[in-house]
Amino acid sequence: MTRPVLEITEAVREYPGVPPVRALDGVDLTVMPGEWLAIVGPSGSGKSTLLNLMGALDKPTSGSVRIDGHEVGKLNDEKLSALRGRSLGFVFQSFHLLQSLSALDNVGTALMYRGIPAAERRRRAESALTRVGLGHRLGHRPSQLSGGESQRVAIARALVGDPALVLADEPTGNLDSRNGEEIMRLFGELHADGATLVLITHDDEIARAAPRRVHIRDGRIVQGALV
Ligand SMILES: Nc1ncnc2c1ncn2[C@@H]1O[C@H](COP(=O)(O)OP(=O)(O)OP(=O)(O)O)[C@@H](O)[C@H]1O
Repeated sequence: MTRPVLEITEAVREYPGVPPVRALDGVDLTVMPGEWLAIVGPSGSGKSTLLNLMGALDKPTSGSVRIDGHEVGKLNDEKLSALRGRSLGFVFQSFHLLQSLSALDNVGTALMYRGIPAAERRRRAESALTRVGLGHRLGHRPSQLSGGESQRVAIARALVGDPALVLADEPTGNLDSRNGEEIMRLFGELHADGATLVLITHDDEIARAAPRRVHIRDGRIVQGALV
C-alpha cells in the first residue's frame, strides 16, 4: 500500500500566553504521493503554524505529524534537520536566495549536506534549472534575474534533492500577475511530472490552480470546501 507523504492527525498547536492561543485546533490532513494540494485561509487562520508543522520546523502540542513516514514529535533537532534536508523542499514568497552566488550555486548548495561531490552537485543543479526553464541563466546572480526567474531558481533549489514533498508558502506573493501565473503553470507541470506539492495561500484565485483545495479557518481544516 502506498504510504502518505504527510499525515497529520488531531494536531493541536497552542502558543503559551494568558490566555494561551490555540492556533491549530485538531487538524487532520493526509497528502499522498503525487498530490497537489492548496491550503487556503485568511490572515490569522493558522496557515503559518500549519506550515511550520508540515515543514518539521515545529512540533504539535498534541496529536501527530508524520512526514515521509517519520513521526516528527519523536525526533531531536538533528534528526529533524536531516528530515527537512532529505524529504522536504521549501519555496518562499521572498525567494531566500543567496545574493553572492550564481543560480547554479544557489541550487547546488542545497545538496552540500549530503556529501555529494561538487561536480555532481553542479550537474544536478543544472538539470534542475533546466527543468524550470532556466538552463540559459546558470551563471546569473539573483540581482541579475527577474522576480519570476528568481522564484524559478528557488523552485529548482527545492526540487534538486528530489524531495518527497515541496512546500510553497505564498510563492506568487512577490510577483506581478503575469509572473505569478507562469509560476503556477510551472507547478502544474511539476505536478504532471509526479511532484508532490502543498501550496499555502490566502488567495482563492491562486488556490484554484490546484486540483485539491482545503480551507483553514480558526485553526481547523475544512475538507473539500468550495473555494
Ligand atoms: N508565536 C506566537 N505566539 C502567540 N500567538 C501566535 C504566535 N504565532 C501565531 N499566533 C497566533 O496564532 C493564530 C494563527 O497564526 P498564523 O500565523 O498561523 O496564521 P496565518 O494564517 O499564517 O496568518 P497570516 O496569513 O497573517 O500570516 C493567530 O491568532 C496568531 O495571532
